[in-house]
Amino acid sequence: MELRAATKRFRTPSGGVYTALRDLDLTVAPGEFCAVVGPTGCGKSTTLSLISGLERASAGRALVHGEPVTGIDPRVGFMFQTDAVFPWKSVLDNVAAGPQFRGAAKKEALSRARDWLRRVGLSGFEDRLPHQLSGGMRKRVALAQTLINEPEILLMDEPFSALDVQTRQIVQDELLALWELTRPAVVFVTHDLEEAIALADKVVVLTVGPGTVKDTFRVDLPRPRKVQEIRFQPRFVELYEQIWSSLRDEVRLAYARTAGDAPAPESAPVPAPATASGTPSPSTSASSSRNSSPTTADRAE
Ligand SMILES: Nc1ncnc2c1ncn2[C@@H]1O[C@H](COP(=O)(O)OP(=O)(O)OP(=O)(O)O)[C@@H](O)[C@H]1O
Repeated sequence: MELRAATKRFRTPSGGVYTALRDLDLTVAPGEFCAVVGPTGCGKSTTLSLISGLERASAGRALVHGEPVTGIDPRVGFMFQTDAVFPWKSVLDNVAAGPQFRGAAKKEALSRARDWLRRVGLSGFEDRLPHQLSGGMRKRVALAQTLINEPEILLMDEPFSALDVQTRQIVQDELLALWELTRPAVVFVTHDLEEAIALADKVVVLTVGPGTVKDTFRVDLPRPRKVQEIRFQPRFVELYEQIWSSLRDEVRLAYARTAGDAPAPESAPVPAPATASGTPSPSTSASSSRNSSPTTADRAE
């Protein structure tokens, strides 16, 4: 998939125009796992919307296999921060829904759904309703629900941010194991730099809005990976320091804007990097709040 000089402008409620993305170039090869990080409000979700066809670029192009994206493509799968489940349907019916909507017979869809529930470790929970599962189990349902459609392209928007740290690491490992089975191209948006490095083949840093690519870092850590272990490797720490030094200025700028256009204080939150000494660092969270500063939101470009 490719974004070529993609620009996205939105109309604001006050009638102005807000440029969320400007001249953004991004290429993700078949089977490549790409993580996108950037400060809050820089346009990460908008980037996914352009690739998915949910939004059209105001200028520039979005391409899949060299063809322009003109609408929602059945080869693309999504996973969001919030669960996209039918709350009244059983886990089995939720996972079978995708193939059924795509024309599979009910019997076949149910059989494939049982198979995927086994792969994500949920055999025995087929008859539960989504609210009867833990957060981690619901994420596994979401993985099964998405991967059963065998997407060539998987777009993930902070899919694990609502999970506690331990559960998140387990589900991240499960994602990597499942991704190895079908190897879709992935674009994974996250605020968590450790998560980005642990999962991805490359990490793309976006600038503060209007978002564009600031830097791209290749993650040359070996696979298969165990996310709980890999962050203690010296190379992981080295990558973390390099990427954070690129991201840091953007985070500070975004922080200053949301604080009312004040210059970024030196005390802007700076997460501790992972250490090779065995002390896990807290997750790097640029910020998860929406950029709601009127000075930024209404800025006409
Ligand atoms: N439909 C819309 N109309 C107007 N502005 C929008 C719209 N969607 C997004 N924006 C603005 O575009 C900018 C980028 O939004 P986007 O959600 O892509 O950022 P993000 O990097 O994903 O943010 P976060 O990290 O906080 O999730 C924000 O300033 C947002 O307010």
